[in-house]
Amino acid sequence: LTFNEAPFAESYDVGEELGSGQFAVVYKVTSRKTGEKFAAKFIKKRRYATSRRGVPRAHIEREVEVLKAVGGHENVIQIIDVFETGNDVILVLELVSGGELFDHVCAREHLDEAEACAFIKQILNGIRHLHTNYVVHLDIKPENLMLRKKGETQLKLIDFGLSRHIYPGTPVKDMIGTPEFVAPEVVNYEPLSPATDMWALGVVTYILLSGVSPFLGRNRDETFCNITSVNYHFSPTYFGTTSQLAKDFIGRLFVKDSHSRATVDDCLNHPWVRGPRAGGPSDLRLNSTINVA
Ligand SMILES: Cc1ccnnc1
Repeated sequence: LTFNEAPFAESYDVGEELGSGQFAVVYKVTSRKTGEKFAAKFIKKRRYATSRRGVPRAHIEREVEVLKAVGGHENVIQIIDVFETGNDVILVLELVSGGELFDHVCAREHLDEAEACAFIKQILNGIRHLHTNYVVHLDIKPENLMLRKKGETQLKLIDFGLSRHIYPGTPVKDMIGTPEFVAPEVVNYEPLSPATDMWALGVVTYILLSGVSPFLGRNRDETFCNITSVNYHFSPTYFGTTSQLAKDFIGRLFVKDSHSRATVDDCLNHPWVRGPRAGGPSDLRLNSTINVA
């Protein structure tokens, strides 16, 4: 796979840093031709096979292939162009400048059900687009969910650095992802699947509604033990006012057997998401009436 060899700097002016990870830094950039704003993700290339620094070219090519396959959905980041320099591969991506969903939740401590439900619906639509194209994200977490613009609520799934195509019948095993969000099959090094993303969505939903993380232990091993024993609960402190529907939605995702776990379509049809007036205040009145009675 060859990338654009034209010098990146001839096409774009580099602006402020937007974020950074282990082997990548993302900058806000401006097209010199059109003045349009984009995000440029500089991924450090691995120089030698034995090195632990940088990203192997095959992984970078996979991220580009996946982004090309699934970009273009309103809830998924769009790739615009790819450049290569001696040290980096540069992905030019659609700019999402509204900040991380994570920060939006922290600022509010937790969201009310209607707001959380509206976000979850968008994430489900993005995940449905991935899974329909046999792509699994494998790193769904609030930091990888960004608001397109400040003050707006449109969400985009970003960072496909761990994502890949998974076709039925070709088991993929890998110990990857962020401990707090990984499914039992990741901990047990069993085959990964679209269901692995659905478990992570359950963790995101739990956090949006409560501000706390369901399986987080005092260390990595304790977290993994909580996950493989599906050791979580809805503490009245944080879930006292949460509807039964919302708890049932989460409970359908925290299922150890990945084949029994709710799929993205099951979730989109779940009454908490689909409900007659899901996500509106009237919906909550309906539930509270039932609860009161
Ligand atoms: C961090 C980031 C990634 C992609 N687009 N905009 C911002």
